[in-house]
Amino acid sequence: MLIRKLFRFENAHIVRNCTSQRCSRSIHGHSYQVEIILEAQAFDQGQMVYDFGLLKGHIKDLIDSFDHAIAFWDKDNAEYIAYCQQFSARWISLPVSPSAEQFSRLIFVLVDAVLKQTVMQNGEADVALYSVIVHETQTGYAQCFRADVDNPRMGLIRLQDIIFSSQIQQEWSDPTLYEQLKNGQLFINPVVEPQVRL
Ligand SMILES: Nc1nc2c(c(=O)[nH]1)N=C([C@H](O)[C@H](O)COP(=O)(O)OP(=O)(O)OP(=O)(O)O)CN2
Repeated sequence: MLIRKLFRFENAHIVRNCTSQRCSRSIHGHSYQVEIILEAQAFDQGQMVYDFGLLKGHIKDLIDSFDHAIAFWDKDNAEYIAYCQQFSARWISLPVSPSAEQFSRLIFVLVDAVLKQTVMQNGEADVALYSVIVHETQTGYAQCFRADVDNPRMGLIRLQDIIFSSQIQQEWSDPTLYEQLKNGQLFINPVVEPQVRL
């Protein structure tokens, strides 16, 4: 079974080298919608694939990092990058260009890492990230599957190559979140005391 949780953020970028001139030569923004799709073959004690509420912790924080921020490719013009960092407190440096396609891969990498490092405590089964869909506009979206993340022809995305500005990190519920994620630390979900015993 699949479940889906929707997140939103407003982000600014330039996507270099694309055919659309407005996209590649001018800073512009989008109201992104992100669909996180999880799968499992069985339910937890609450008869859910994974409680939607549990996605509103570290996963929400990481996706919200992109909100009211400027995202740039770390290969972009050095002067442009310096201006982004000087005039926007919230910026994210990316190892790939901020196209909808790459956003879907980046968010897949981030959410997948959190889930893999989460100790689930409510009898969850084989919960796994199935896909990430990033809607850049009302008419265009990109959808990433696991095979796309592992595809070197689409570029390598490593956690250590995604850099969040200090302002973004300070706004997380735990400013050390990304260090913990990169270090492989475990995130422990709350224990649930069942009200109905079978
Ligand atoms: N495959 C992709 N194509 C384009 C991307 C992208 O990320 N992946 N991005 C852009 C631009 O960011 C652009 O702003 C969005 O393009 P477009 O859909 O053409 O935007 P419109 O607002 O003109 O959309 P309409 O709904 O058609 O008015 C370009 N291409």
